[in-house]
Amino acid sequence: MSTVTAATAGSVQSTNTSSLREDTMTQSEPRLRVEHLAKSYGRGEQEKQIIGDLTFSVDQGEVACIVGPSGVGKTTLLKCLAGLHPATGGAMYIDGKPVDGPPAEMALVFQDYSRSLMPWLTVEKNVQLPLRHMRLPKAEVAHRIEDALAAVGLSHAAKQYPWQLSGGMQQRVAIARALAYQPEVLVMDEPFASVDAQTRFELEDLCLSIRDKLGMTIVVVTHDIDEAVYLSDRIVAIGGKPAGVLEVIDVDLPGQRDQIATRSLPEFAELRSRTLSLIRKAQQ
Ligand SMILES: Nc1ncnc2c1ncn2[C@@H]1O[C@H](COP(=O)(O)OP(=O)(O)OP(=O)(O)O)[C@@H](O)[C@H]1O
Repeated sequence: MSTVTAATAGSVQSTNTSSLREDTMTQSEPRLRVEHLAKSYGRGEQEKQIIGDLTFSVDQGEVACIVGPSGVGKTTLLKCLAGLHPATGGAMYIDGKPVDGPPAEMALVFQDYSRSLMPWLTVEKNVQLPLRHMRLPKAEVAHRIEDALAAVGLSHAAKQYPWQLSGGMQQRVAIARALAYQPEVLVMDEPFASVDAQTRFELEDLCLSIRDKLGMTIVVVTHDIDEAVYLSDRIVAIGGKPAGVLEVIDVDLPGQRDQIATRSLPEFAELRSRTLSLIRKAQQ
């Protein structure tokens, strides 16, 4: 059983083997549990409490979207989850284990792929970056890179440089780099905000297919309510100053998600209205 932790340029963390997953998971324990999380910035008179009390959980293989008004603390929440900022209260657990630093089981993808990819490295070398500290056999590294690029449909671009690719392709590289780590939990902050609408749909479907194929648990912060409904098994709507959970909405849409059919469902419209009114109310 190998367990590896590595922080890399591009802020990707993680991984371990599937046997570890089976060993440590109990059936009733959610993959990710957040309990009474609180976060303040600054000290003394300068202290500003951003997150007051957040409690929610995400099961293995679920996609959960975090939504809420601008500035409410969504990115702050992700940074706490990823161990990049220490929480000032409460606790987080992955498979029941308390998180007290960057979790080895987690990989991160940020919105700004142009800053997270190394322009002087080829696509395959960028994907390899987070594996550097893992002391994996060469063949395993090659295998992981190949699999990750195949998963995002970029096998043909392995030898190209990021600047030779479109924005959507670059974000696929960032996702491939996270996948090469084989994380249990993939956390993404506004991952599709910088691409055009059509590419955004493609990347949303990529996200769902990764979950279906790899059984990964995925947490996404998004401003786009339609995207949240389309992607989610549950939506965690947060609001208030300091922020708390407004509601956790179970998204039980029928059938396989499809960009046209799913978005045309009356249930989709209902979920969108419900989520939007929660956020509107929180903004008032
Ligand atoms: N490192 C920091 N130090 C002090 N304050 C911070 C820090 N990071 C964020 N904040 C403040 O915390 C609040 C929440 O910011 P955060 O980026 O988490 O919100 P958000 O919901 O992700 O916003 P948006 O939707 O606009 O991206 C803001 O008032 C911000 O100014």
